[in-house]
Amino acid sequence: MRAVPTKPLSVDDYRARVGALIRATPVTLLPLEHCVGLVLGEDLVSPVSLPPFDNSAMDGYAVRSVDVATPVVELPVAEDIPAGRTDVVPLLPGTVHRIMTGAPVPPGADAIVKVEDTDGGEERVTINATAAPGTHIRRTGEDVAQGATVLRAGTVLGSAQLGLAAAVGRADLPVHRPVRVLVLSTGSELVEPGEPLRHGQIYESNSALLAAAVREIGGEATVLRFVPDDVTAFHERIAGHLDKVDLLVTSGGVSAGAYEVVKDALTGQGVDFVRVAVQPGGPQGSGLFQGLPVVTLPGNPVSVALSFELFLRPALLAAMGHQVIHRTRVKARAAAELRSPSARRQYRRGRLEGEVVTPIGGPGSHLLASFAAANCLIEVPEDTEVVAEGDLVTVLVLDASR
Ligand SMILES: Nc1nc2c(c(=O)[nH]1)N[C@H]1C(S)=C(S)[C@@H](COP(=O)(O)OP(=O)(O)OC[C@H]3O[C@@H](n4cnc5c(N)ncnc54)[C@H](O)[C@@H]3O)O[C@H]1N2
Ligand code: MOO
Repeated sequence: MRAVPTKPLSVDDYRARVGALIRATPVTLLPLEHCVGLVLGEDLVSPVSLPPFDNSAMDGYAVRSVDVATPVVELPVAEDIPAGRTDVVPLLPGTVHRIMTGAPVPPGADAIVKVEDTDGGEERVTINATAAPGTHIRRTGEDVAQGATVLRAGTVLGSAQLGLAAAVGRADLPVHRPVRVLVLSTGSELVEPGEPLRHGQIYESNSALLAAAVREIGGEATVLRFVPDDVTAFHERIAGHLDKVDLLVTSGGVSAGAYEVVKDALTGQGVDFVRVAVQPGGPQGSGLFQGLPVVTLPGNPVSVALSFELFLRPALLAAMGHQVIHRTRVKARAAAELRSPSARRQYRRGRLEGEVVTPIGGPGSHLLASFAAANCLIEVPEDTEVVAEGDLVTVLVLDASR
């Protein structure tokens, strides 16, 4: 057993420390299918116009507007232009071409009459409506002009942005590549989910949580099989992996017990073990082990989740080029009283509905079910020991859709 360091770091100071540890990922060309959620590294300039040519917005007939100025008229159908026809078929006066949506408007035509306004004829067609010049024609470049910047560096790539990149002909994009995180849980009590449990054992859940949290923000996670509280096993497990990742994240083995494997393995090896003035998530460690950034989280599942939220998520997002790295913060009225330890910032799980936040579960860092039911965190400042029902509190929105 060991003494615990006395002077805790503030949440903000520790967040800055972890942020400074994790290096920005390089900008790399990746296929579009691997770019979802990543950040564009350079402006995207369109090599083409969109639409690339004047085309029909309707299935119908390409006409000269003067030929249909007085309905009803019957005209010969000279050509059929399905979408994808690549030759050019000029329209002669007094004739029409049948045309489909997306097909190029022939030279000479200045309007489209939709098929519903005709008898649908294939040799000759009866047209029952007039069409002013330009009707149902989508003009070259009206969406995107050739040479225009369509996406700025720093844009987060979602479905709309990736659709646009493909539309202007890009198969890949320069993006900040995903951060690569190695995840290792420690603890002799741990058992792989799916296997039988004996008294004194628990299922290993921190790796699943951490890997998913990394992937949710666009990172890559490699999960190593957990190790018991054994320093040799710890070093053997990580050997051979350290040069393939940007960061090692461990859970467990960092507090004040007799078997603190992570602390024992990494003390004096470039990793500092500290206390942060936060509940949960107090015992923390971070530093460079053999040149690799390492962040060691306390083992309790909610401490892991909260530590990821507060320290790792902003650092990893920043490393991948994101400008928005913090959760949305709102003010809400507490639906129940809360108590918090003095001189520590407490994060309680809650459900935010409109302007009211209801705390769920207690403050215990083992209460994973209430974390999973929460859609927000309630932040109780260091100098607040009691939040009364109806008080305004700061809330971090985790998932606005729940
Ligand atoms: N004497 C003291 N005891 C403790 C202190 C302290 O200051 N003095 N701090 C407490 C706090 S706060 C925390 S948080 C924990 C952190 O301890 P460790 O990081 O050493 O974590 P463990 O002891 O290994 O585990 C804590 C808890 O979490 C469970 N656990 C661990 N790993 C996993 C996993 N991968 N999946 C699921 N659950 C896991 C473990 O069974 C323990 O119940 O220390 C307190 N004690
Ligand atoms: O810091 Mo521990 O994470 O409160 O439970």
